[in-house]
Amino acid sequence: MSGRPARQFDRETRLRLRRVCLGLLSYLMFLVPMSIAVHAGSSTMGWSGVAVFTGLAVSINGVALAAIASGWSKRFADPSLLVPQLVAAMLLALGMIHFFEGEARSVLLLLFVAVFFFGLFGLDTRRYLLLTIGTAVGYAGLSTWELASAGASQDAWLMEALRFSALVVVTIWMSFIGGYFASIRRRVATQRKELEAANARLRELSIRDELTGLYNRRHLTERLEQESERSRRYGQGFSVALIDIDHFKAINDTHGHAVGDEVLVQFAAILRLQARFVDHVGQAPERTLGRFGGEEFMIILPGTPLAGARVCLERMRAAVARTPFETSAGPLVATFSAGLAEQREDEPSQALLQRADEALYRAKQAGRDRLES
Ligand SMILES: Nc1nc2c(ncn2[C@@H]2O[C@H](COP(=O)(O)OP(=O)(O)OP(=O)(O)O)[C@@H](O)[C@H]2O)c(=O)[nH]1
Repeated sequence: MSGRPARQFDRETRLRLRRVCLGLLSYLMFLVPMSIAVHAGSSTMGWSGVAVFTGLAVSINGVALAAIASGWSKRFADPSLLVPQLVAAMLLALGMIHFFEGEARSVLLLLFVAVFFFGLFGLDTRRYLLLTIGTAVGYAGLSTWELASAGASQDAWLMEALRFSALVVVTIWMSFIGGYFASIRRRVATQRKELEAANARLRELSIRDELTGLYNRRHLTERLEQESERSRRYGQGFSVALIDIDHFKAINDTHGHAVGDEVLVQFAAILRLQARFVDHVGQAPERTLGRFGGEEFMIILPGTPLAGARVCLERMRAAVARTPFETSAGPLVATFSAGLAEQREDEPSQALLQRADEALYRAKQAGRDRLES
């Protein structure tokens, strides 16, 4: 099949479009009582008036649909265009009411109630009350003009006053109830956002090492597994290195555990800084650095062969060796040894890790402060 792919709308836009369609449906439903009234002779609008009403309703909704679907409405504070749609509906209802008399007019006041119900999608109490004032002023103005120009009887004025007061009472009540719903909806939305933020924070905490802020062992193991899978699937190799501070026990024993912690934190900061360094031109896949446990760290270098990993680790080794750790016991110098391994085709991650560990052991045996692979 050819042709352009169907346009994908985001969740919010789909919701807004659905609401406009609902609005159009409610306009069209009003065609039923209107047509009955016209048929019964209770309206002066005639069938041409019904056609004009239908045309206007379809046009209002068509414009709203186009503005929302094209994304144009997103430039406004109210991208659902709820207020303009309600104002248009209110004006249309006022225009309609003008053509109805007597009992039919009373019944068609329900048009306004329907418009107010539509406001439940997003109006707060203040906007609802403004809509109430607009409706009341509009209706009072229209009726006064009609009655005065027809030289109506006192009874007719009283009947209109009855309709007007009922309309105002109902719309004021709807304003408060609608506003209440709006506040509940806002609260739920805020709570959902807070919950999402808390969840994101928990997720982040669950993959971090508390002391150094680097990734923890669980995340490293997961990432190693993912990298293995990716390498199997796309044939893109990667390397891994285990990094272990030399004679760390001596630092602890001589200066205390707290000073050992200070060294671990600063050691992690140096590794983090060096891990970000880009060794070659082009976008290197992001490296994953973490604390594997105790004074042992791990770095996963995606898309990096052994030679590239060596360059990175050598830069780290030199940086650690030349940077004294500023601790509460004074400046301390430390070195590290590292074992490197490049993933072999179809090699399970555990076997790769085992080879890196053996290389680390050899580095320690060979005198420390060195890399082995
Ligand atoms: N301060 C501190 N020490 C830790 C922490 N985790 C592990 N250690 C210490 O790290 C030391 C590791 O000692 P060893 O495994 O003997 O290794 P090493 O002294 O570094 O010697 P080599 O690795 O052979 O060079 C132990 O003293 C542990 O108590 C920690 O979170 N904080």
